[in-house]
Amino acid sequence: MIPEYQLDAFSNTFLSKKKAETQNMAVLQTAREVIVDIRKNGDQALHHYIEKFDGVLPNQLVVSADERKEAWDQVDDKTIESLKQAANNIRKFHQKQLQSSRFMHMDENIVSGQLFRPIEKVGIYVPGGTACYPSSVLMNAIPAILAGVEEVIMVTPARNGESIAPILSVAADIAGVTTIFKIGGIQAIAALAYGTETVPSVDKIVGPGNAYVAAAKSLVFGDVGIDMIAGPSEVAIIADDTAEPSFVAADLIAQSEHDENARSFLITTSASLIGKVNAELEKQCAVLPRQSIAEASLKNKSGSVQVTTIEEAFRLANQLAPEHLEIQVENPLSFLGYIKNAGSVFLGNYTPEALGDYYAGPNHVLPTSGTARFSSGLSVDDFIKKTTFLYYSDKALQDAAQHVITIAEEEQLVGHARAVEKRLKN
Ligand SMILES: NC(=O)c1ccc[n+]([C@@H]2O[C@H](COP(=O)([O-])OP(=O)(O)OC[C@H]3O[C@@H](n4cnc5c(N)ncnc54)[C@H](O)[C@@H]3O)[C@@H](O)[C@H]2O)c1
Ligand SMILES: N[C@H](CO)Cc1c[nH]c[nH+]1
Ligand SMILES: [Zn+2]
Repeated sequence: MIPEYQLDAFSNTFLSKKKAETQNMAVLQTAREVIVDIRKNGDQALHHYIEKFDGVLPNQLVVSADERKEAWDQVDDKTIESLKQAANNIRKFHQKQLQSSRFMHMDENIVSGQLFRPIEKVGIYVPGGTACYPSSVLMNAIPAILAGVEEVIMVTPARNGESIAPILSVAADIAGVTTIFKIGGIQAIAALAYGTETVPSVDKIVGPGNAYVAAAKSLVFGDVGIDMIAGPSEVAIIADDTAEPSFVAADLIAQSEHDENARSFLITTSASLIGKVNAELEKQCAVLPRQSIAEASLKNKSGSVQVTTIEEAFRLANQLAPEHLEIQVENPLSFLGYIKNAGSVFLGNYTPEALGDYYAGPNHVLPTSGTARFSSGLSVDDFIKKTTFLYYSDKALQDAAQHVITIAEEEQLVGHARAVEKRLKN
Protein backbone atom coordinates (compact mmCIF):
# COMPACT_ATOMS: atom_id res chain seq x y z
CA MET A 1 0.00 0.00 0.00
CA ILE A 2 2.94 2.33 0.68
CA PRO A 3 5.23 1.70 -2.30
CA GLU A 4 8.66 0.25 -1.52
CA TYR A 5 11.68 1.84 -3.20
CA GLN A 6 15.32 0.84 -3.57
CA LEU A 7 17.62 3.45 -2.01
CA ASP A 8 18.58 5.19 -5.29
CA ALA A 9 15.01 5.30 -6.54
CA PHE A 10 13.80 6.66 -3.18
CA SER A 11 16.39 9.45 -3.32
CA ASN A 12 15.63 10.28 -6.95
CA THR A 13 11.90 10.41 -6.31
CA PHE A 14 11.76 12.29 -3.03
CA LEU A 15 14.95 14.31 -2.69
CA SER A 16 14.81 16.53 -5.77
CA LYS A 17 14.72 20.19 -4.82
CA LYS A 18 11.48 21.57 -6.17
CA LYS A 19 9.00 23.95 -4.71
CA ALA A 20 5.83 22.46 -3.30
CA GLU A 21 2.74 22.28 -5.45
CA THR A 22 1.62 25.50 -3.80
CA GLN A 23 3.65 27.21 -6.51
CA ASN A 24 1.36 25.90 -9.23
CA MET A 25 1.06 28.62 -11.91
CA ALA A 26 -2.73 28.52 -12.29
CA VAL A 27 -3.21 28.87 -8.52
CA LEU A 28 -0.74 31.75 -8.41
CA GLN A 29 -2.51 33.48 -11.29
CA THR A 30 -5.90 33.24 -9.54
CA ALA A 31 -4.36 34.47 -6.30
CA ARG A 32 -2.75 37.45 -8.06
CA GLU A 33 -6.04 38.51 -9.66
CA VAL A 34 -8.00 38.28 -6.42
CA ILE A 35 -5.38 40.18 -4.43
CA VAL A 36 -5.12 43.01 -6.97
CA ASP A 37 -8.91 43.38 -7.03
CA ILE A 38 -9.35 43.38 -3.23
CA ARG A 39 -6.46 45.81 -2.78
CA LYS A 40 -8.13 48.18 -5.25
CA ASN A 41 -11.81 47.71 -4.45
CA GLY A 42 -11.90 46.70 -0.76
CA ASP A 43 -15.08 45.20 0.67
CA GLN A 44 -16.93 45.18 -2.64
CA ALA A 45 -14.35 42.82 -4.17
CA LEU A 46 -13.97 40.89 -0.93
CA HIS A 47 -17.71 40.12 -0.87
CA HIS A 48 -17.59 39.06 -4.51
CA TYR A 49 -14.82 36.49 -3.89
CA ILE A 50 -16.38 35.11 -0.72
CA GLU A 51 -19.51 34.38 -2.75
CA LYS A 52 -17.53 33.03 -5.66
CA PHE A 53 -15.22 30.66 -3.75
CA ASP A 54 -17.25 29.83 -0.65
CA GLY A 55 -20.75 29.93 -2.10
CA VAL A 56 -22.47 32.29 0.33
CA LEU A 57 -21.65 35.71 1.77
CA PRO A 58 -22.33 35.79 5.54
CA ASN A 59 -24.64 38.61 6.72
CA GLN A 60 -21.92 39.81 9.01
CA LEU A 61 -18.23 39.05 8.41
CA VAL A 62 -17.07 39.55 11.97
CA VAL A 63 -17.94 36.92 14.59
CA SER A 64 -19.96 39.02 17.04
CA ALA A 65 -19.54 39.05 20.81
CA ASP A 66 -22.91 37.25 21.09
CA GLU A 67 -21.83 34.56 18.64
CA ARG A 68 -18.60 34.06 20.59
CA LYS A 69 -20.55 33.77 23.84
CA GLU A 70 -23.11 31.36 22.39
CA ALA A 71 -20.34 29.15 20.99
CA TRP A 72 -19.43 28.10 24.55
CA ASP A 73 -22.89 26.51 24.98
CA GLN A 74 -22.45 24.54 21.78
CA VAL A 75 -19.22 22.78 22.76
CA ASP A 76 -19.31 20.04 25.38
CA ASP A 77 -17.44 20.40 28.67
CA LYS A 78 -15.11 17.48 27.97
CA THR A 79 -13.88 19.11 24.76
CA ILE A 80 -13.46 22.47 26.46
CA GLU A 81 -11.40 20.81 29.20
CA SER A 82 -9.15 19.08 26.64
CA LEU A 83 -8.63 22.35 24.77
CA LYS A 84 -7.75 24.14 28.01
CA GLN A 85 -5.23 21.44 28.96
CA ALA A 86 -3.66 21.58 25.51
CA ALA A 87 -3.53 25.39 25.69
CA ASN A 88 -1.74 25.17 29.06
CA ASN A 89 0.88 22.81 27.67
CA ILE A 90 1.41 24.93 24.56
CA ARG A 91 1.65 28.09 26.69
CA LYS A 92 4.21 26.52 29.06
CA PHE A 93 6.39 25.29 26.18
CA HIS A 94 6.33 28.63 24.35
CA GLN A 95 6.79 30.70 27.52
CA LYS A 96 10.34 29.32 27.72
CA GLN A 97 11.05 30.85 24.30
CA LEU A 98 10.56 34.42 25.55
CA GLN A 99 13.68 36.56 25.70
CA SER A 100 14.26 40.01 27.16
CA SER A 101 15.91 42.97 25.52
CA ARG A 102 19.63 42.80 26.24
CA PHE A 103 22.86 44.75 26.41
CA MET A 104 25.72 43.34 24.34
CA HIS A 105 28.24 45.85 25.68
CA MET A 106 28.10 48.44 28.42
CA ASP A 107 30.86 50.69 29.79
CA GLU A 108 31.07 54.44 30.36
CA ASN A 109 31.81 55.13 26.67
CA ILE A 110 29.95 52.51 24.69
CA VAL A 111 26.53 50.96 25.11
CA SER A 112 25.06 48.51 22.60
CA GLY A 113 22.34 45.91 22.61
CA GLN A 114 19.10 44.58 21.20
CA LEU A 115 15.52 45.67 21.89
CA PHE A 116 12.94 42.88 21.60
CA ARG A 117 9.55 44.27 20.62
CA PRO A 118 6.36 42.48 19.61
CA ILE A 119 4.77 42.95 16.21
CA GLU A 120 1.68 45.10 16.80
CA LYS A 121 -0.98 43.45 14.63
CA VAL A 122 -0.96 39.86 13.45
CA GLY A 123 -3.38 37.88 11.28
CA ILE A 124 -3.74 34.16 11.84
CA TYR A 125 -5.18 31.92 9.16
CA VAL A 126 -7.08 28.90 10.44
CA PRO A 127 -7.96 26.38 7.71
CA GLY A 128 -11.64 25.54 7.42
CA GLY A 129 -12.30 24.22 3.93
CA THR A 130 -12.41 20.47 4.38
CA ALA A 131 -11.84 20.10 8.13
CA CYS A 132 -11.88 22.18 11.28
CA TYR A 133 -8.68 22.80 13.22
CA PRO A 134 -9.13 24.22 16.76
CA SER A 135 -5.58 22.99 17.44
CA SER A 136 -4.29 25.40 14.77
CA VAL A 137 -6.03 28.28 16.57
CA LEU A 138 -4.06 27.46 19.73
CA MET A 139 -0.77 26.85 17.91
CA ASN A 140 -0.90 30.16 16.05
CA ALA A 141 -2.44 32.48 18.61
CA ILE A 142 -0.72 31.41 21.84
CA PRO A 143 2.87 32.27 20.80
CA ALA A 144 1.64 35.60 19.37
CA ILE A 145 -0.10 36.54 22.58
CA LEU A 146 2.85 35.44 24.73
CA ALA A 147 5.11 37.60 22.58
CA GLY A 148 2.92 40.61 23.41
CA VAL A 149 1.09 41.14 20.10
CA GLU A 150 -1.70 43.63 20.83
CA GLU A 151 -4.19 42.59 18.16
CA VAL A 152 -4.52 39.00 16.96
CA ILE A 153 -7.00 38.84 14.09
CA MET A 154 -8.14 35.39 13.08
CA VAL A 155 -9.67 34.48 9.72
CA THR A 156 -11.37 31.23 8.80
CA PRO A 157 -14.04 30.42 6.21
CA ALA A 158 -17.67 30.10 7.37
CA ARG A 159 -18.93 26.52 7.26
CA ASN A 160 -22.38 27.07 5.85
CA GLY A 161 -22.13 30.59 4.64
CA GLU A 162 -23.06 32.02 8.01
CA SER A 163 -21.15 30.78 11.04
CA ILE A 164 -17.79 29.29 11.91
CA ALA A 165 -17.56 26.05 13.90
CA PRO A 166 -18.26 26.92 17.57
CA ILE A 167 -15.16 25.01 18.67
CA LEU A 168 -12.97 27.43 16.68
CA SER A 169 -14.52 30.37 18.48
CA VAL A 170 -14.03 28.68 21.87
CA ALA A 171 -10.39 27.88 21.03
CA ALA A 172 -9.93 31.51 19.98
CA ASP A 173 -11.29 32.68 23.35
CA ILE A 174 -9.05 30.26 25.25
CA ALA A 175 -6.02 31.49 23.32
CA GLY A 176 -6.98 35.19 23.57
CA VAL A 177 -7.73 36.07 19.92
CA THR A 178 -8.97 39.68 19.56
CA THR A 179 -11.24 39.49 16.50
CA ILE A 180 -12.48 36.67 14.23
CA PHE A 181 -13.60 37.14 10.63
CA LYS A 182 -15.57 34.56 8.64
CA ILE A 183 -13.32 34.76 5.62
CA GLY A 184 -11.08 32.10 4.09
CA GLY A 185 -8.84 31.44 1.11
CA ILE A 186 -7.04 34.03 -1.00
CA GLN A 187 -9.60 36.73 -0.14
CA ALA A 188 -8.79 36.43 3.57
CA ILE A 189 -5.05 36.83 2.98
CA ALA A 190 -5.62 39.82 0.66
CA ALA A 191 -7.93 41.53 3.16
CA LEU A 192 -5.45 41.04 6.02
CA ALA A 193 -2.52 42.24 3.93
CA TYR A 194 -4.08 45.41 2.53
CA GLY A 195 -7.14 46.05 4.70
CA THR A 196 -10.69 46.78 3.53
CA GLU A 197 -13.45 48.92 5.01
CA THR A 198 -14.28 45.99 7.35
CA VAL A 199 -11.01 44.12 7.82
CA PRO A 200 -8.01 45.91 9.35
CA SER A 201 -4.62 45.37 7.73
CA VAL A 202 -2.00 43.55 9.79
CA ASP A 203 1.80 43.52 9.91
CA LYS A 204 2.28 39.76 9.60
CA ILE A 205 0.16 36.77 8.55
CA VAL A 206 0.81 33.30 9.94
CA GLY A 207 -0.88 29.92 9.77
CA PRO A 208 -1.30 26.98 7.42
CA GLY A 209 -3.84 26.59 4.62
CA ASN A 210 -4.36 24.98 1.24
CA ALA A 211 -2.52 25.78 -1.99
CA TYR A 212 -4.60 28.95 -2.58
CA VAL A 213 -3.79 30.29 0.87
CA ALA A 214 -0.09 29.45 0.46
CA ALA A 215 0.06 31.10 -2.96
CA ALA A 216 -1.65 34.23 -1.62
CA LYS A 217 0.79 34.41 1.30
CA SER A 218 3.74 34.13 -1.07
CA LEU A 219 2.36 37.05 -3.13
CA VAL A 220 1.69 39.46 -0.25
CA PHE A 221 5.07 38.74 1.38
CA GLY A 222 7.11 41.92 1.44
CA ASP A 223 4.09 44.15 2.04
CA VAL A 224 3.47 42.10 5.18
CA GLY A 225 5.54 39.45 6.91
CA ILE A 226 4.60 35.79 6.67
CA ASP A 227 5.71 32.81 8.74
CA MET A 228 6.34 30.39 5.87
CA ILE A 229 4.86 28.98 2.70
CA ALA A 230 3.47 25.69 3.90
CA GLY A 231 3.19 22.78 1.50
CA PRO A 232 1.41 19.48 2.12
CA SER A 233 2.05 17.86 5.51
CA GLU A 234 4.77 15.22 5.88
CA VAL A 235 6.05 12.60 8.28
CA ALA A 236 9.17 10.45 8.03
CA ILE A 237 9.48 7.49 10.39
CA ILE A 238 12.83 5.88 11.12
CA ALA A 239 12.15 2.42 12.53
CA ASP A 240 14.15 -0.67 13.45
CA ASP A 241 13.17 -4.20 14.46
CA THR A 242 11.90 -2.96 17.85
CA ALA A 243 9.20 -0.80 16.20
CA GLU A 244 5.59 -1.94 16.50
CA PRO A 245 4.17 -2.27 12.94
CA SER A 246 0.65 -1.26 13.97
CA PHE A 247 1.98 1.95 15.60
CA VAL A 248 4.10 2.79 12.54
CA ALA A 249 1.11 2.24 10.23
CA ALA A 250 -1.18 4.31 12.45
CA ASP A 251 1.26 7.25 12.37
CA LEU A 252 1.71 7.06 8.58
CA ILE A 253 -2.08 7.13 8.23
CA ALA A 254 -2.45 10.01 10.69
CA GLN A 255 -0.39 12.21 8.42
CA SER A 256 -1.82 10.87 5.16
CA GLU A 257 -5.43 11.50 6.17
CA HIS A 258 -4.73 15.27 6.14
CA ASP A 259 -4.92 15.47 2.39
CA GLU A 260 -4.21 13.55 -0.80
CA ASN A 261 -0.92 15.40 -1.26
CA ALA A 262 0.33 14.65 2.26
CA ARG A 263 3.56 12.62 2.19
CA SER A 264 4.47 9.77 4.56
CA PHE A 265 7.84 8.03 4.54
CA LEU A 266 9.12 4.90 6.25
CA ILE A 267 12.89 4.39 6.49
CA THR A 268 13.80 1.13 8.16
CA THR A 269 16.74 -1.13 8.92
CA SER A 270 14.36 -4.05 9.38
CA ALA A 271 13.95 -6.60 6.59
CA SER A 272 10.44 -7.54 7.64
CA LEU A 273 8.89 -4.27 8.84
CA ILE A 274 7.68 -2.88 5.49
CA GLY A 275 5.58 -5.96 4.79
CA LYS A 276 4.07 -5.93 8.28
CA VAL A 277 3.34 -2.20 8.10
CA ASN A 278 1.65 -2.64 4.72
CA ALA A 279 -0.62 -5.34 6.13
CA GLU A 280 -1.52 -2.98 8.99
CA LEU A 281 -2.13 -0.08 6.61
CA GLU A 282 -4.61 -2.16 4.68
CA LYS A 283 -6.48 -3.09 7.85
CA GLN A 284 -6.44 0.33 9.48
CA CYS A 285 -7.32 2.35 6.35
CA ALA A 286 -10.39 0.20 5.73
CA VAL A 287 -12.16 1.56 8.81
CA LEU A 288 -11.13 5.18 8.37
CA PRO A 289 -13.70 7.93 7.64
CA ARG A 290 -11.13 9.62 5.41
CA GLN A 291 -10.08 6.30 3.83
CA SER A 292 -9.83 7.47 0.23
CA ILE A 293 -7.75 10.55 1.13
CA ALA A 294 -5.31 8.51 3.25
CA GLU A 295 -5.03 5.77 0.63
CA ALA A 296 -4.37 8.24 -2.18
CA SER A 297 -1.65 9.96 -0.17
CA LEU A 298 -0.01 6.67 0.82
CA LYS A 299 -0.15 5.21 -2.68
CA ASN A 300 0.79 8.23 -4.78
CA LYS A 301 2.88 10.57 -2.64
CA SER A 302 4.56 8.33 -0.09
CA GLY A 303 7.30 5.70 0.03
CA SER A 304 9.22 3.20 2.13
CA VAL A 305 12.86 2.16 1.86
CA GLN A 306 15.08 -0.38 3.57
CA VAL A 307 18.56 0.79 4.54
CA THR A 308 21.46 -1.22 5.94
CA THR A 309 22.46 0.93 8.92
CA ILE A 310 20.81 3.38 11.29
CA GLU A 311 23.39 5.99 10.22
CA GLU A 312 22.17 5.64 6.65
CA ALA A 313 18.59 6.07 7.87
CA PHE A 314 19.46 9.37 9.53
CA ARG A 315 21.48 10.53 6.51
CA LEU A 316 18.39 10.02 4.34
CA ALA A 317 16.09 11.67 6.86
CA ASN A 318 18.39 14.69 7.07
CA GLN A 319 18.29 14.97 3.27
CA LEU A 320 14.50 14.77 3.31
CA ALA A 321 14.34 17.39 6.07
CA PRO A 322 10.79 16.31 6.89
CA GLU A 323 8.20 18.42 8.67
CA HIS A 324 7.85 15.66 11.29
CA LEU A 325 10.43 13.00 12.10
CA GLU A 326 9.46 10.01 14.24
CA ILE A 327 12.20 7.79 15.64
CA GLN A 328 10.84 4.38 16.59
CA VAL A 329 14.08 2.57 17.41
CA GLU A 330 15.76 1.11 20.47
CA ASN A 331 17.09 3.88 22.78
CA PRO A 332 15.55 6.70 20.73
CA LEU A 333 16.92 9.54 22.86
CA SER A 334 20.48 8.45 22.10
CA PHE A 335 19.94 9.50 18.45
CA LEU A 336 19.16 13.19 19.08
CA GLY A 337 22.72 14.04 18.02
CA TYR A 338 22.13 12.51 14.56
CA ILE A 339 19.37 14.97 13.68
CA LYS A 340 20.31 17.89 11.44
CA ASN A 341 17.17 18.78 9.49
CA ALA A 342 13.59 18.27 10.71
CA GLY A 343 10.69 20.50 11.72
CA SER A 344 9.82 18.58 14.88
CA VAL A 345 11.02 15.24 16.24
CA PHE A 346 9.04 12.56 18.09
CA LEU A 347 11.12 10.04 19.98
CA GLY A 348 10.07 6.51 20.85
CA ASN A 349 7.17 4.15 20.27
CA TYR A 350 4.88 6.05 22.63
CA THR A 351 5.33 9.52 21.15
CA PRO A 352 3.08 9.63 18.09
CA GLU A 353 3.07 12.83 16.08
CA ALA A 354 -0.61 13.24 17.00
CA LEU A 355 0.48 13.99 20.57
CA GLY A 356 2.36 17.03 19.29
CA ASP A 357 -0.30 17.96 16.73
CA TYR A 358 -2.76 18.61 19.53
CA TYR A 359 -1.48 18.66 22.99
CA ALA A 360 2.06 18.25 24.28
CA GLY A 361 3.44 21.78 23.80
CA PRO A 362 5.72 22.07 20.74
CA ASN A 363 4.16 23.92 17.80
CA HIS A 364 2.53 22.05 14.92
CA VAL A 365 3.03 24.83 12.35
CA LEU A 366 6.26 23.54 10.82
CA PRO A 367 8.44 23.87 7.72
CA THR A 368 7.49 21.44 4.92
CA SER A 369 8.91 20.35 1.53
CA GLY A 370 12.51 20.18 2.74
CA THR A 371 12.53 23.76 4.04
CA ALA A 372 13.52 22.49 7.51
CA ARG A 373 17.06 22.67 6.02
CA PHE A 374 16.92 26.42 6.57
CA SER A 375 13.88 27.30 8.66
CA SER A 376 12.04 26.47 11.86
CA GLY A 377 8.56 25.90 13.16
CA LEU A 378 6.35 28.69 14.48
CA SER A 379 7.52 30.09 17.80
CA VAL A 380 7.39 33.23 19.93
CA ASP A 381 10.31 34.52 17.79
CA ASP A 382 7.98 34.82 14.79
CA PHE A 383 6.15 37.62 16.59
CA ILE A 384 9.18 39.55 17.85
CA LYS A 385 11.31 42.14 16.08
CA LYS A 386 14.85 42.61 17.27
CA THR A 387 16.13 46.18 17.01
CA THR A 388 19.79 46.86 17.73
CA PHE A 389 20.86 50.06 19.53
CA LEU A 390 24.19 51.80 19.96
CA TYR A 391 25.62 54.70 22.00
CA TYR A 392 29.21 56.07 21.62
CA SER A 393 30.58 58.87 23.77
CA ASP A 394 32.70 61.65 22.24
CA LYS A 395 35.82 59.82 23.44
CA ALA A 396 34.76 56.48 22.02
CA LEU A 397 34.10 58.07 18.61
CA GLN A 398 37.51 59.82 18.59
CA ASP A 399 39.12 56.42 19.25
CA ALA A 400 37.18 54.65 16.49
CA ALA A 401 37.11 57.43 13.89
CA GLN A 402 40.15 56.56 11.81
CA HIS A 403 39.03 52.97 11.25
CA VAL A 404 35.59 54.09 10.09
CA ILE A 405 37.05 56.74 7.76
CA THR A 406 39.50 54.24 6.25
CA ILE A 407 36.77 51.74 5.39
CA ALA A 408 34.41 54.48 4.12
CA GLU A 409 37.14 55.80 1.78
CA GLU A 410 37.82 52.26 0.52
CA GLU A 411 34.13 52.10 -0.38
CA GLN A 412 34.45 55.58 -1.96
CA LEU A 413 31.59 56.82 0.18
CA VAL A 414 33.01 60.21 1.06
CA GLY A 415 29.79 61.35 2.72
CA HIS A 416 30.16 58.54 5.25
CA ALA A 417 33.75 59.51 6.00
CA ARG A 418 32.73 63.18 6.42
CA ALA A 419 29.98 62.25 8.91
CA VAL A 420 32.74 60.99 11.20
CA GLU A 421 35.38 63.62 10.33
CA LYS A 422 32.93 66.43 11.25
CA ARG A 423 33.03 65.20 14.83
CA LEU A 424 36.83 64.89 15.11
CA LYS A 425 38.45 67.18 17.69
CA ASN A 426 41.89 67.42 16.04
N1 LIG B 1 0.75 22.55 8.65
C1 LIG B 1 -0.18 22.61 9.57
O1 LIG B 1 0.08 22.92 10.70
C2 LIG B 1 -1.59 22.34 9.19
C3 LIG B 1 -2.61 22.31 10.15
C4 LIG B 1 -3.89 22.13 9.72
C5 LIG B 1 -4.17 21.99 8.37
N2 LIG B 1 -3.15 22.01 7.47
C6 LIG B 1 -3.39 21.91 6.03
O2 LIG B 1 -4.18 23.02 5.65
C7 LIG B 1 -4.93 22.68 4.50
C8 LIG B 1 -6.37 23.09 4.71
O3 LIG B 1 -7.00 23.17 3.49
P1 LIG B 1 -8.54 23.36 3.34
O4 LIG B 1 -8.83 23.41 1.88
O5 LIG B 1 -9.25 22.36 4.16
O6 LIG B 1 -8.89 24.74 4.04
P2 LIG B 1 -8.43 26.23 3.76
O7 LIG B 1 -9.14 27.06 4.76
O8 LIG B 1 -6.95 26.32 3.69
O9 LIG B 1 -8.96 26.59 2.32
C9 LIG B 1 -10.32 26.78 2.05
C10 LIG B 1 -10.52 27.98 1.17
O10 LIG B 1 -9.88 27.76 -0.09
C11 LIG B 1 -10.55 28.54 -1.06
N3 LIG B 1 -10.67 27.79 -2.31
C12 LIG B 1 -11.05 26.50 -2.45
N4 LIG B 1 -11.09 26.17 -3.77
C13 LIG B 1 -10.75 27.29 -4.46
C14 LIG B 1 -10.61 27.59 -5.86
N5 LIG B 1 -10.83 26.67 -6.80
N6 LIG B 1 -10.22 28.83 -6.21
C15 LIG B 1 -9.98 29.77 -5.25
N7 LIG B 1 -10.11 29.53 -3.92
C16 LIG B 1 -10.48 28.31 -3.54
C17 LIG B 1 -11.91 28.87 -0.53
O11 LIG B 1 -12.03 30.26 -0.41
C18 LIG B 1 -11.95 28.25 0.86
O12 LIG B 1 -12.49 29.11 1.84
C19 LIG B 1 -4.75 21.18 4.29
O13 LIG B 1 -3.83 20.99 3.24
C20 LIG B 1 -4.17 20.70 5.62
O14 LIG B 1 -3.31 19.58 5.47
C21 LIG B 1 -1.88 22.19 7.86
N1 LIG C 1 -0.21 17.51 11.38
C1 LIG C 1 -0.58 18.89 11.13
C2 LIG C 1 0.66 19.67 10.78
O1 LIG C 1 1.33 19.11 9.76
C3 LIG C 1 -1.21 19.56 12.31
C4 LIG C 1 -2.53 19.04 12.71
C5 LIG C 1 -3.64 19.73 13.07
N2 LIG C 1 -4.59 18.85 13.40
C6 LIG C 1 -4.10 17.66 13.27
N3 LIG C 1 -2.83 17.76 12.85
ZN1 LIG D 1 -1.82 16.17 11.90
